[in-house]
Parts: sequence; C-alpha cells; structure tokens
Amino acid sequence: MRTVVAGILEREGPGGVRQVLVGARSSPAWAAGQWEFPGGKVEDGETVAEALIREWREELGTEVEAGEEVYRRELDTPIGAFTLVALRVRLLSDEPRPLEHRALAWVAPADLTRLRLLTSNVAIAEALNRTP
Ligand SMILES: Nc1nc2c([nH]c(=O)n2[C@H]2C[C@H](O)[C@@H](COP(=O)(O)OP(=O)(O)OP(=O)(O)O)O2)c(=O)[nH]1
Repeated sequence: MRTVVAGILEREGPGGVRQVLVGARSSPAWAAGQWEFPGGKVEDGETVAEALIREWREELGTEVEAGEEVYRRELDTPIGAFTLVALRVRLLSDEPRPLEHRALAWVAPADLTRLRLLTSNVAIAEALNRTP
C-alpha cells in the first residue's frame, strides 16, 4: 500500500454548527465499526485527487471536487507503511449515502476524538480542530 487518500467534507449543520462527514467502516474485521474520513487507496497512474473522486463515487454515490491538502504523513503501522493524505472535498451532487460504510455521521470537529476513529485519523481530527 503506497498512498491512502481521505476526504474532508464540511458543512454548516443545524444552528450553524460546523460539522465534518465521517463513516464507520464495515471491513476488514480489525477496522469494522471504526470511524474514518471516507477515501481509499490510490491506484497506479492516479493522482490523489482522482483517487478521492473515484472512491467517493464508489463508496458514497456522490460527485465531488478535490480541494486543498490539509494533512500528509508517512505512517508505519501494523498493517504496513503508507502515506496518508487528507484533501478537502466539495460536494457537486446529492448527499453522500453509505453504499459501503456501516453508517455515516456528521460530527463537530471537537467531538471527533470521542468517536472510535481509526488510529491514523486521530491526528487528522486534531489538525481540523486547529483549523478555523
Ligand atoms: N478510507 C480510509 N482509509 C484509511 C484512513 N486512514 C487509514 O489509516 N486508512 C487505512 C485503512 C485501510 O487499511 C486503508 C484504506 O483502504 P480502503 O479499504 O479504504 O481502500 P480501498 O477502498 O481502495 O479498498 P480495497 O480496494 O483495497 O478493498 O487505509 C482514512 O481516513 N480513510
């Protein structure tokens, strides 16, 4: 696994509260039920933006535009070494639907760390909390 791209979609929720979209993984077993920023592995010949657009179409049934890079880290984890990149996402179509996730949720950045996030995503949540 070389690069994994994660998408950060924010909205103004009820009462003007800032919220970010997260999904609960349905697989593999070690990650099932853990929350992530939707995305996936970058395939050969793809840019991270192209991979993100493809993953959001496949997993959430949405058309999106990839925006600013908000996070990039080289990780060495029990499942292997990879680069995790998070890009902002702009929604061009309907609301995301959980085609592959167990569930989707809109959560205030300050509440993200109360969820059982993928370990690698805790640092992204912290980065979002530092961004106005
Ligand atoms: N989607 C996603 N995966 C993440 C994040 N953080 C993180 O460590 N990962 C890990 C979990 C997985 O081991 C890997 C991504 O794999 P995936 O299963 O989502 O990718 P994919 O859709 O391309 O899956 P596949 O074709 O291999 O089935 O990266 C994240 O924020 N989003």
